[in-house]
Amino acid sequence: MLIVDGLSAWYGEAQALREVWMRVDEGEIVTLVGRNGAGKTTLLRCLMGLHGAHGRTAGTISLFDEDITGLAPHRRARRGLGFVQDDRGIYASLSVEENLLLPPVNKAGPEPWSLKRVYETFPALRERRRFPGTKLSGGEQQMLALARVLRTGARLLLCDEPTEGLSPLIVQQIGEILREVKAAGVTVLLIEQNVHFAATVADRHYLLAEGRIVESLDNDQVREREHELLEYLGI
Ligand SMILES: Nc1ncnc2c1ncn2[C@@H]1O[C@H](COP(=O)(O)OP(=O)(O)OP(=O)(O)O)[C@@H](O)[C@H]1O
Repeated sequence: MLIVDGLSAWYGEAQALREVWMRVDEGEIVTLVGRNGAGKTTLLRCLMGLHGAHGRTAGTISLFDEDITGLAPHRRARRGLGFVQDDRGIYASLSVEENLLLPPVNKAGPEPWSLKRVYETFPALRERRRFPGTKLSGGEQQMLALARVLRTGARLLLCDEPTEGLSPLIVQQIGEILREVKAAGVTVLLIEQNVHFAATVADRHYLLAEGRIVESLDNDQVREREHELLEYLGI
């Protein structure tokens, strides 16, 4: 589905990504793990086409066998890429339903979700549809942020650390949300520092260090090396 080949990125003269190679297959949940400053957010932003304002990039990105390297973000969105930013981008003064109706539904996109499908998949959002976005719990806000991107027709969600700063109970809820998303046939690439959680929700993991993919790990390897990885990540 997604193949990244030799992707490098710079901020001015400073190189943040160094010939990153990775692939994500349809239906998988894959995590990107790495210390602060390793380049995780930069990588997601490059995939979405959002790095351009900061500096140059090199390498190629292909999605569904099409080279999307030179495409603008909205064109990538039309081809099925969706970016769930770490600030969740929820409008405080709008209700849940207004937040859901806000993004332009991408008719040219592969598979935009109707409101009905959103509410069937996430009944909690239906119950809270008249609530202002900020009255939701952290888990519900994350659900709303994901649902908004699914409304645009995303087939591959790029999630920037959805569990950051949330309590263990809410992290668990986010795990359930991600499993629902996967069951609905959506593929996910997410930044995740909580390797224990990552091994419960994802299929595979890439370890990023100083802008390079240094290891590809399966769940058993993550579980066996959990302590070592947590120490390495400084958690
Ligand atoms: N806007 C920017 N201008 C200059 N350098 C930047 C900018 N954003 C990130 N960097 C640098 O690029 C490198 C990678 O940063 P990035 O934010 O991608 O890492 P990260 O792995 O996502 O870390 P974190 O978890 O702290 O966000 C770091 O050295 C960082 O200082």
